[in-house]
Amino acid sequence: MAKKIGVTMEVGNDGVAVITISNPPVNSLASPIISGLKEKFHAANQRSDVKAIVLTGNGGRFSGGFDINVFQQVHKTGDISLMPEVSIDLVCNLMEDSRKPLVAAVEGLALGGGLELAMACHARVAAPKAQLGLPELTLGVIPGFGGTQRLPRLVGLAKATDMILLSKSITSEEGQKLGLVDALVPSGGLLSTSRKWALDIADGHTAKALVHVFFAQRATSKVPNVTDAGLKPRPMKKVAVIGGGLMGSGIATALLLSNTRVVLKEVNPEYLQKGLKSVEANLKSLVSRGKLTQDKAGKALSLLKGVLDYAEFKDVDMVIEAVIENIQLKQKIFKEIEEICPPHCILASNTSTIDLNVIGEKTNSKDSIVGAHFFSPAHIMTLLEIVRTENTSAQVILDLMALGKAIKKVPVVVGNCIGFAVNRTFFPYTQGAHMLVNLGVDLFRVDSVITSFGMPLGPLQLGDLAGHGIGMAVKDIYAKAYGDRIFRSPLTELLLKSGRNGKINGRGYYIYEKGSKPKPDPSVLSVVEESRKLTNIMPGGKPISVTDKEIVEMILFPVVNEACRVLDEGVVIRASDLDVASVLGMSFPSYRGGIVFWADTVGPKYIYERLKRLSETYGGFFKPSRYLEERAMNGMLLSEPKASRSRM
Ligand SMILES: CCCCCCCCCCCCC/C=C/C(=O)SCCNC(=O)CCNC(=O)[C@H](O)C(C)(C)COP(=O)(O)OP(=O)(O)OC[C@H]1O[C@@H](n2cnc3c(N)ncnc32)[C@H](O)[C@@H]1OP(=O)(O)O
Repeated sequence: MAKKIGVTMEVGNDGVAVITISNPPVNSLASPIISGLKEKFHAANQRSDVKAIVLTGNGGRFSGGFDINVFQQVHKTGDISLMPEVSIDLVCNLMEDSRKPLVAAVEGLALGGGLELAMACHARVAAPKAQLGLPELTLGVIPGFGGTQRLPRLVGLAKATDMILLSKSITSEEGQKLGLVDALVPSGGLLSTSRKWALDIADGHTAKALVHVFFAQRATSKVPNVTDAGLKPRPMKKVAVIGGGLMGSGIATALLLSNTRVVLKEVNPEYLQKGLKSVEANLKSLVSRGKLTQDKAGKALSLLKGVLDYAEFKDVDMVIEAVIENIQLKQKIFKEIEEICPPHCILASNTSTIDLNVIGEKTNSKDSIVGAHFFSPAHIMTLLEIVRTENTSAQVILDLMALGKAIKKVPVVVGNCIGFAVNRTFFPYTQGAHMLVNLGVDLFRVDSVITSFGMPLGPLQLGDLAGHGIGMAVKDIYAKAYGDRIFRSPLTELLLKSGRNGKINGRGYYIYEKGSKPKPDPSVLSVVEESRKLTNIMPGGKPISVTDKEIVEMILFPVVNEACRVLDEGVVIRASDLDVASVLGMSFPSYRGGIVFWADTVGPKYIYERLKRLSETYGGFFKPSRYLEERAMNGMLLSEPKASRSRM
């Protein structure tokens, strides 16, 4: 059968024109293809029903490059006019300067002119293991479709030089790491993802998301009945930090960097020395990274005083308690400091989970009690969750907001519940991953898919970093508070039993060695197998088969679901506060706008339907919240304000 050579264009109901190169077996860019591309790109830009364009190749290959036969004809005839004009008219005017976004959907291979066409597009979505290269020099010509200019801008000069001068190809996986490929998706999802990318660019989503985060961050400084009540923040000249561990020393460092005098209290000389050394190490590391001058570090350190009792607490303006998550200990400390400290002193806890009313139970000055929830490392992460109880005074909130800004944090005022806003919203993040692993999905794949989505760490590696001991400590607190939607996984307990505390002792799901990247630890798979036997949730004892998209949905949709409950209960003043908290506290990708903004781009109705189906299969962990159902059914966005105001 004669091979079908040509370029086709199909415009979908979504307004995306898919332009396909067909020239078996490698979709080489013969003259008819070049002229066909020019015609179709021109048409796509003219048509009012086309919002965006996807360029792809037929038969599982993007394009093997310019048609080498033409070179042969030119050699034979000496007729250079056989060479079609490609660089300016096609690659620059019609593609790169296209008024409509153009995304290349690359599968199999994109070589020579094929890769050069893909680089003239505004984004590249690729299937795994595609071969990408500019092998023109092997034919005695240069990458004449602009590759010598575009490749260095995408992957850097050194790598581009290597690829061009040595005609070295790379895979799409390496291309993603280098920035040549914007998204890596299974072949099955290549076109749909490319269409979505093209529409997102057309709708300015990426820009929209970042602009949203910009204004959302500024909106956090507006707290009704606090910042509009005519109050003035009181200066915090001297602050005491109780507990010199990872968090306490980080908080002390952040305070010192804003020229605040700090008293650091520990229970014994050994712990105190350790805490003081940690502060010193934090400052030294900032100096070594060029973030702080040596003399500023010295000045900061001069403001620090280590103590073993409360004698220095008589004139402090604020106490920030940062001891272990033990309720009795915290209650004891709050009772003691209330007796010692001056009446105006703010009594703050850095607890990440415990109800503040419980912590302050044995005190009388409830209006001075507030949560100052920092995120680790406290001197680096910018989010400061200010947790208010129904008794916390407006003045105390305003003072802590002002201090937060002074120490270069972004204060977000949230309500008092287990996990407050961020940790509560994201507790399903780890649980969803545990469920997938217990359902037989490879744990390292789960982390890889979630980092491809844009999170800095996958949920399992995050567990390693936080330490599995902490995971165990808070597990029961969440189970007690949100038991109806908790997935009970034995994995954390089994890890600890096998001596895997996480990065803290060099082993968790990954192996952590100084000076090298974390490496997946295959020996952890025996622990995973034990967990799977205990939970026994694999259907018919067999691992489930899920796409990468389903992995993202099974982990992040329950997070969105919990965010809906946080919105519904008025734990945050506005939805955009939760976007800011998710970006700054959990490093949710800012180019996706934050957890609620992203959910609205995916669509509440789609999320609701997916969760409903998942809950029918896997139970209450996925059960859609009332808020999500209501919004989905009424075609409302999750970010639309509730009729009734927040509870704060
Ligand atoms: C000299 C002229 C002077 C002009 C001066 C102007 C200078 C400015 C330059 C202007 C243009 C430059 C810009 C762009 C240049 C290019 O793109 S050059 C081509 C770059 N591409 C390649 O080098 C790829 C070469 N091909 C391969 O590496 C492999 O074929 C493959 C694509 C990886 C596939 O391998 P495999 O699956 O093993 O199949 P093969 O058996 O190798 O090939 C299958 C058939 O396909 C034919 N073919 C392959 N590539 C091309 C191609 N680019 N053009 C035409 N035909 C191609 C191959 O010959 C096989 O054919 P059959 O034997 O008939 O089956």
